[in-house]
Amino acid sequence: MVDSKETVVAVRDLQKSYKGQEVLKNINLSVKKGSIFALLGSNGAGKTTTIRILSTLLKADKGSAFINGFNVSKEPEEVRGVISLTGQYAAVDEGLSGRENLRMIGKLRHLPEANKKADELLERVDLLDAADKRVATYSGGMRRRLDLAMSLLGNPPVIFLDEPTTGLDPQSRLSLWQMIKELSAAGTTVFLTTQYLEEADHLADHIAILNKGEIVAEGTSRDLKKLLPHGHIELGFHQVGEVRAAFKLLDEFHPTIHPEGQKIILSTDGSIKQMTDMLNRLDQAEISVTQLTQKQPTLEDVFLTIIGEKEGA
Ligand SMILES: Nc1ncnc2c1ncn2[C@@H]1O[C@H](COP(=O)(O)OP(=O)(O)OP(=O)(O)O)[C@@H](O)[C@H]1O
Repeated sequence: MVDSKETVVAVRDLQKSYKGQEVLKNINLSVKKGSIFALLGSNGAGKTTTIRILSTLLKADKGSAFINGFNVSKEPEEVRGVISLTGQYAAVDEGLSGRENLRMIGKLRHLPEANKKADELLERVDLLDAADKRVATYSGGMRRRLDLAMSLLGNPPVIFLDEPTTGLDPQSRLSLWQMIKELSAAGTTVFLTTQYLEEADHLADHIAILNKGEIVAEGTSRDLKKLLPHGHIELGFHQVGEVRAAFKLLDEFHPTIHPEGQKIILSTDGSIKQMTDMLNRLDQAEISVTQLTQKQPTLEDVFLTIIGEKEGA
């Protein structure tokens, strides 16, 4: 059994090599019911390999993985009954319409009321208007939405999305993000892989950063951003004299002069308390701030810092 009723995906010490090359080194993961989990990594990090093992398409060399309490290597049929995996365009018949594709797959899977279900899903993924057009005429975003609808047939409690928005334009990406959020809100557990830090940041309740087959950091987006020692703020002033005075007064926050004139940049821990403290000091010294910009570290900063530390170690 897995450790808790709330844990839907539990991965322990998973390892995989291809011809002596270690592709996954001791992966441990745990995904909570109804959450969105993002496995974030660059090309070749091992994301697809992980998803293929979890969805029973590939065997791990060592370790174990459970989905809804079923063991992926010992109970693959049961696992397949509770998951779906998107990214399988091969299943889509280009010559048929979106509606025909969905109905056909529903019937092949002997789903009750397959036609009705197909129409409900078309509405859910916002494809009703294009439902009767041939898939060959669909844009990239429409294909992804149809693919998502196909994998939602049969209401699987866990869905795997392998790089769901790669290659999509910003608008299609936003619309897919919205759908993924709605799925999770309705109780579906979503396990996705992405190369986009912004995507993980925007969508995921929990993020694991995979680098060269290892999880190098894990947590909420907020946790990961905290790994960075500091963010920074920029303060702008009217006069050069004020810039100098502020620079001296806030010495402990490692000020630097902004290249664009009458501004200073200060390191902070990102807390409101620290920012209030800085502003109070300036106020007491009667130095007025004309502009304040807070720059939070991005996940990209986190990613580069962690990878840099690992490589430097
Ligand atoms: N069938 C295979 N035979 C040999 N090596 C493989 C095979 N499949 C994957 N690899 C290697 O394993 C590593 C991880 O690949 P994987 O596809 O899991 O990465 P990924 O994080 O999904 O990357 P991408 O974003 O490029 O898909 C890569 O170095 C890849 O070349």
